[in-house]
Amino acid sequence: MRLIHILAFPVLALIILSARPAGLNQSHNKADTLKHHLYTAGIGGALIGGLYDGIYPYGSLKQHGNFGLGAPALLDGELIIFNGKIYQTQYTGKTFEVNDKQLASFAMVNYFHPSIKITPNKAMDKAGLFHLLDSVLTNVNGMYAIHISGTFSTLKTRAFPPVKEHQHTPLADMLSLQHFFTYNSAQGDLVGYRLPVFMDNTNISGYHFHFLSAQKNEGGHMIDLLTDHIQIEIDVLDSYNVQVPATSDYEHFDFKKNREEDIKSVERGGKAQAQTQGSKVDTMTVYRDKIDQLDKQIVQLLGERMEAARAIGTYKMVHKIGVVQSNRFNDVLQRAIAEGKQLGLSEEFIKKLYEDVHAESVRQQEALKQ
Ligand SMILES: O=C(O)C(=O)C[C@]1(C(=O)O)C=C[C@@H](O)C=C1
Repeated sequence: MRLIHILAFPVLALIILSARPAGLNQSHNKADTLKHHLYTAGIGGALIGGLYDGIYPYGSLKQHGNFGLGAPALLDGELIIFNGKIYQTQYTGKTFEVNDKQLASFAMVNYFHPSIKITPNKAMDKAGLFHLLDSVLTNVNGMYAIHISGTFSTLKTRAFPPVKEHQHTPLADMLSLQHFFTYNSAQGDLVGYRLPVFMDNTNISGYHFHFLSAQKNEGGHMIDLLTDHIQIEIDVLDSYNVQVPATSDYEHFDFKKNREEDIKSVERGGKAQAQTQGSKVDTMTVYRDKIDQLDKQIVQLLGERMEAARAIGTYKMVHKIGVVQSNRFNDVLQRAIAEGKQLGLSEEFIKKLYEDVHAESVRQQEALKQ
């Protein structure tokens, strides 16, 4: 009895997750019978882990939904499925409708039947938007398909350049290759999901949106935004299934490896973004936080440099060596100018900066004599 139960469970689970009541198929069209059902082609965790091979034709994907997102074969940008059409945004920013015969490496789709509509009355940053959605989507273990349309003061997206055939570098190790796009006064649609933690691996938990401009010529994976006037529609999903890849690479893929951190950093566009998540508000705040941190380091380093200069000053005093050493300073300056050039810093700027730093060194060394 017990043995039968154990063997029967996976089959039962498969039927519950993927089968539709037979009667419904006869009396409803496809979009109705697949109401509130999420179809996933491929495994999100495998994509994050480096399986980028195309596994599923776009034409077949359209049989399972008219709304969704995903990744093209060989990670050639980002996919969005909107109003029954599939668009690809490449790392160059080029956005176009795909050919049905081409393949996705991962995608999730559903027929979009919204039951909740929200019209926010104020502009929101990403954290504010997610906070609003959280206050409405109270089932923390629920699956939600979310459509956000309207205007955005700022919308930042990203897309990856394609990998080579059979290249399996994990996505988190390729974050530096991402191309970012910032669209100001953008109009268009965000298609996405909030999925529960138990779907991490087959899918990707939390919020995940892809963008398509109203002109259908801009898009990408949404990294950050500032809304202007938007409308939100939500479809509360109640089942999902997964089409597993039929490739030999998939057969040997190691799902035991914990990729939780990788998934977070990939979804948020990078590790720095992930760290500031929660407290940050918009793109400007992210970079101001970064500047604050860097400024702290600059002042700290200047303090340490002056400490070294004072130590040299004491040595000079003891050994009766003059404070100003023009040759030495010239060497220091030339090195800084050369390094600055490589980073796009002008000679004039470095010269001004170092003359001030040098003047302070000299002042502090002279002060030791009093
Ligand atoms: O190398 C020295 O002798 C220093 O005292 C340091 C330092 C500097 O700040 O770089 C300061 C004064 C000298 O004129 C040359 C260089």
